[in-house]
Amino acid sequence: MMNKKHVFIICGAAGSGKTTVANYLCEHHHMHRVITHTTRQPRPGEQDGVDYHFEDAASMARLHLLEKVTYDGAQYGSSYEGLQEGWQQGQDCVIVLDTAGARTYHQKLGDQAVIIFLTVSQLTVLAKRMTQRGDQHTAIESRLHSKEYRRDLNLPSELAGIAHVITNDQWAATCQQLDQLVGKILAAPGQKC
Ligand SMILES: Nc1ncnc2c1ncn2[C@@H]1O[C@H](COP(=O)(O)OP(=O)(O)OP(=O)(O)O)[C@@H](O)[C@H]1O
Ligand SMILES: Nc1nc2c(ncn2[C@@H]2O[C@H](COP(=O)(O)O)[C@@H](O)[C@H]2O)c(=O)[nH]1
Repeated sequence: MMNKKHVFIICGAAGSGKTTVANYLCEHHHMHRVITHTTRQPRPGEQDGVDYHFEDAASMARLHLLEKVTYDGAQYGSSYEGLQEGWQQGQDCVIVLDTAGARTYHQKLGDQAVIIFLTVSQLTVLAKRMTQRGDQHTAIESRLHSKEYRRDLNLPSELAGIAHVITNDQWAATCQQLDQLVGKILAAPGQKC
């Protein structure tokens, strides 16, 4: 019998550091990054199969997805197979989702889904980080005016008391909190499968 594996779900506001946190968990905690699918255009430097599986509307419609959302006019979705790839190799998984996706994973997977909600103390920092990342001005404006951006500034009430909230202001402090959280979750008496 092996310990039941987890999926760490990173959600929160655009620019709050979700991808950065996911990369940290892969590098420092040997997690498997689940690559999701999207119809949005790649950002400078983003690679197909590494950052996302980039799709068009027709290829997206053919996928068998665990959940699918629309965010700022583009479609995004993730598959159960993505999780299995990691779990079959004995790894915990990490996936970056919006809060609607995080709610769905909580409903479908219960406490196998460990939800981390990222926020920052000063919301003005978010647009600055997107600019520093190299996003185009028009893409940032569209993002900031989307209803999904505004929604994901706050933890959904359904995830209150369930999600682990981390204020990602200082990267060193965030790493410390991540290390503590991962240690606690993975040391807990495992449910057997
Ligand atoms: N604690 C931090 N302090 C300063 N900069 C940070 C911090 N965390 C992340 N960043 C930087 O902020 C930018 C946005 O981070 P990242 O791409 O991880 O955000 P995101 O939440 O995945 O964004 P989006 O939802 O828009 O894709 C990146 O350039 C990243 O290097
Ligand atoms: N519910 C899902 N949300 C997803 C998925 N893949 C990414 N995302 C989230 O979408 C927004 C926008 O992403 P961006 O890369 O364009 O900034 C962000 O909150 C991501 O976390 C998915 O498969 N399902």
